[in-house]
Amino acid sequence: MTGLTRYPSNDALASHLHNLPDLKSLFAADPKRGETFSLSAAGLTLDYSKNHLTSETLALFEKLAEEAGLGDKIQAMFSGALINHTEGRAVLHTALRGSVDDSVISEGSQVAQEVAATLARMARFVEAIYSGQLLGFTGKAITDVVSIGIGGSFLGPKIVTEALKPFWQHKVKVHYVANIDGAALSGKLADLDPQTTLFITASKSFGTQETLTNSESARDWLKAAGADFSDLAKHFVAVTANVPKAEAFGISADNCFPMWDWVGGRYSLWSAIGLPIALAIGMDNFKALLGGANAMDQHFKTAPLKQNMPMLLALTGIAYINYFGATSHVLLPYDHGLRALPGYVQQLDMESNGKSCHNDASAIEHLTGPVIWGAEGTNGQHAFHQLLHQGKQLIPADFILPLTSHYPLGRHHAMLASNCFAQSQALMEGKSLDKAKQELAANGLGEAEIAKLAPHKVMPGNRPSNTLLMDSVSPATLGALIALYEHKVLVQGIFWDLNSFDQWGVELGKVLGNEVLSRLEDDSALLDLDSSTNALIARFRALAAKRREG
Ligand SMILES: O=P(O)(O)OC[C@H]1O[C@H](O)[C@H](O)[C@@H](O)[C@@H]1O
Repeated sequence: MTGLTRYPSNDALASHLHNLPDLKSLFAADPKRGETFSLSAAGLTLDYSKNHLTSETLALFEKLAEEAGLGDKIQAMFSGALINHTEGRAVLHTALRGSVDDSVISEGSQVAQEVAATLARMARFVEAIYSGQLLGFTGKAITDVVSIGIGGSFLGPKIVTEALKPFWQHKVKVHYVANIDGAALSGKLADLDPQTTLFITASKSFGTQETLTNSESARDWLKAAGADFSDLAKHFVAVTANVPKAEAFGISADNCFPMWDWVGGRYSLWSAIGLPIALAIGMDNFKALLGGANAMDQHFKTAPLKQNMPMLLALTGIAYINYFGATSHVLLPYDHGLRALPGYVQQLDMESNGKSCHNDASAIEHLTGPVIWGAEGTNGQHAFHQLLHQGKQLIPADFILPLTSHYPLGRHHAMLASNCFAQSQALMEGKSLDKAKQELAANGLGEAEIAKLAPHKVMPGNRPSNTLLMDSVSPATLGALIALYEHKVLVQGIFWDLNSFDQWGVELGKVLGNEVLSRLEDDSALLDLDSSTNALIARFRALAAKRREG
């Protein structure tokens, strides 16, 4: 079965896509192709001309969008409908950056007021830290803030903080700890002073094993340094939707910043989960980040499909996934600050659209969310680009490049940019057998050698990519970039008719993890799991027992 057979225009789209000329021919036929298939919005420019498409493809995409009810379904999100129906929740992360339909506010919901109040509270907290007003248990000013969180309560804040290093205010140092591996927290604490360190427990549920355990160990570290229970208020705040659990841990309600069930974890960097970002870059820059995302929201809501950046990214992706069997998509930020972006989009996309069940509970019979991966350029060129150029799989790529650098250094940025542009060109053009032969002949090789070597130097080309440009990485352009990927994921989920906003697959791992833990920590617990897991547990227990003995 090819494509998305539920839609009447599927067959026309499938046959159209499979009969398109190759990319080189498309470029040869239209000298203006690069311009025609480029657009700018919210401080970003997308060149999508190196994709397998023509204006007829866009018209077919439009038909498919009508058949999928795309417009209404997007509207449903912005208007606060319970589109996360398996959890009975609205999806309103866009409200955190002021993009919400009037109906959401006028229907009596307090969404907008709560968002504004939380932003004001964040601003007061940032100011209190910056001014040295917040003191630790021995009366010294707070110098370091460690955000303890994982998944959506970590990846977004971490990548934004890293990417916006040129905007750091240097009033307080911001750190992140996510992994349950003791190396993460121990490594961090080794360099910090308990008297001047404040922890943010960032957990929507306040029930995530890693975050709670790391927070408990941080609390023990403070106690070991002489802090007593009442001192904890000076060293711990939480961002959570579960205040009673935070209180049970020892963080008073006064020290809890709110989260809401209408914000999914992987969409939460715009909320108080972004507090460490605000501490690093200052509140004005944090608001500029929200502003950039808002600009992308407005573009997404209003631009027609043919000029709509998230929709075009989504639909070209669907063409490769559902009509050509692509199972992965690579993100190639040519910017050292954006090096963690692929990891961020990995959670955003794979946790949202890694699903096998349609909204009506029927089984999905086509591919859904791809594997998202990637690394910063040019590093990746010396690692995995070989497979992009000559491997057997179709892997669409997004190249991302700021046109200027915050770190002007000789010819570095021109070299970075030239590599970025040359890679997408090489993927598209490839190298023919004739060309490979000519090059070898020009190097003086004989016919027999040329015949042996030339096929190894052939690059099929015709490999698609998008190029995303911005003038520079700034709070506003980064906000727009992240919102762009959020909306791409939403649109793909709508075409696949799945719920992009739950994550039941993650839950299973958590439950089984606890079942194994109880057997690891109790030598007398029955080993009643499968024989492989039993043997692994037995090995762990045996070494732990040996270590205990001596
Ligand atoms: O913020 P928390 O409730 O601690 O959740 C942290 C993370 O937990 C799970 O792994 C979910 O799959 C993520 O979406 C979530 O972001």
